Amino acid sequence: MSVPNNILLLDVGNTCIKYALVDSTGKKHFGVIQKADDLLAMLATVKTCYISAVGQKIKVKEIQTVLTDNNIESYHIASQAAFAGLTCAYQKINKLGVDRWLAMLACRKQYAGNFAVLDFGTAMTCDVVNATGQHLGGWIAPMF
Ligand SMILES: Nc1ncnc2c1ncn2[C@@H]1O[C@H](COP(=O)(O)OP(=O)(O)O)[C@@H](O)[C@H]1O
Ligand SMILES: CC(C)(COP(=O)(O)O)[C@@H](O)C(=O)NCCC(=O)O
Repeated sequence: MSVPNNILLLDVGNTCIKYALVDSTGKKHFGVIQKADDLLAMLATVKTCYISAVGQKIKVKEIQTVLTDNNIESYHIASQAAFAGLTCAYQKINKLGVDRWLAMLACRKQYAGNFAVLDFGTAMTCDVVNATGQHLGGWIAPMF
């Protein structure tokens, strides 16, 4: 999946913060950081940042402070009822972890058939989507 130039994507998880960045030369950077201050080394070309986080209020606040101090606009994104041909199974949409929603959107963008997306992190998640883009549900299991 391509990432537009000057946009920083952050996934603030339970264990660490993952990032994706395309710099002004078009070079892609992916990596892992532990804290908001670690962002300082990579902000020179960034104009906008999109943040995915489930909970993690303190870390998100610290990240937003670093971004604001560096004149970077940021958006804390959320799960939605429907987007880009994908419909969420949850009745209470904000209860679905946005990391799960984004994993489904990324898979749906690449593959229009039936699929299951498994994400092995601090927890393991599985979500099932049919060929019409309907999320059928999923589950969360502890990792080791
Ligand atoms: N390729 C891998 N092989 C084995 N364990 C991994 C791998 N990638 C991540 N982990 C483990 O998964 C956990 C972190 O998952 P990750 O999805 O990166 O973070 P988060 O849960 O914070 O989103 C850590 O316990 C890490 O050791
Ligand atoms: C299951 C998760 C903790 C996974 O987080 P991670 O392993 O990436 O840190 C996260 O998706 C979450 O908190 N979800 C909220 C509950 C739900 O999606 O039903």
